[in-house]
Amino acid sequence: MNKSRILVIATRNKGKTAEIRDMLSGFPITIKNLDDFGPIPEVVEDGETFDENAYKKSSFTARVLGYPALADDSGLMVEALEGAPGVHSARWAGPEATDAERCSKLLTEMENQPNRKAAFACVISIAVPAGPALTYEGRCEGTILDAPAGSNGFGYDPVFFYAPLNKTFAQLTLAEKGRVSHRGRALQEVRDEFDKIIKWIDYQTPEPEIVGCQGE
Ligand SMILES: O=P(O)(O)OP(=O)(O)OP(=O)(O)OC[C@H]1O[C@@H](n2cnc3c(O)ncnc32)[C@H](O)[C@@H]1O
Ligand SMILES: [Mg+2]
Repeated sequence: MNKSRILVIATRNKGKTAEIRDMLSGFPITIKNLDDFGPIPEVVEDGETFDENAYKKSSFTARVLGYPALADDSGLMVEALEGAPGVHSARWAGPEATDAERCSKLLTEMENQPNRKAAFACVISIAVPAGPALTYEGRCEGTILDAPAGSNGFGYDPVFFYAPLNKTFAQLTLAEKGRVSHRGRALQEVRDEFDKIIKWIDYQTPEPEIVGCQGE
């Protein structure tokens, strides 16, 4: 198989992996997870923006594994917390925190806070081993509840209320979340541009020249 038809999902988050796989199923590519390869070092996510961190993850993975890689950097921005936890959404409640601990810290910080407005943001970066990358973005507005509801999804989903569907993200199915979420919107652009992306990957990933042996 042409090496460029493999796409590695460069995330260690199982919730993200499931959502990305669901949105890209049906396209003529072989999707691999990081678990399909031997151990590789973790990327230090010390960028100041989602773009920077998404590119760090996609380009590092593509370079180390030798296949095109798709990374997602995302987070929750809460208006009353001046945009926190933002790019620090994963580590905000401590490096080893569980999703329940992240939600619980958010609810504590938001106690007695009348302004509940928040938004999820997602940047998807698709990089080739040589370095260049394409970027796609998505955003979704909602509000922070004062208690969790629902058990689907991951991260802050149980406390993120999406008014148009009158549910939290954790009360939506994978497909329902994919139609409206920040990640779903970014991945919809990837789907819309799929053919263009494959052509770009092929262009950026030249096949080694075949040297013929003649006359022997
Ligand atoms: O870096 P990778 O390996 O992809 O996995 P991660 O979980 O560390 O991911 P990020 O660095 O992008 O951190 C984003 C955090 O923001 C939260 N988050 C992002 N998207 C979310 C979603 O769709 N629903 C709920 N929480 C989300 C969740 O806590 C994530 O851990
Ligand atoms: Mg991370």
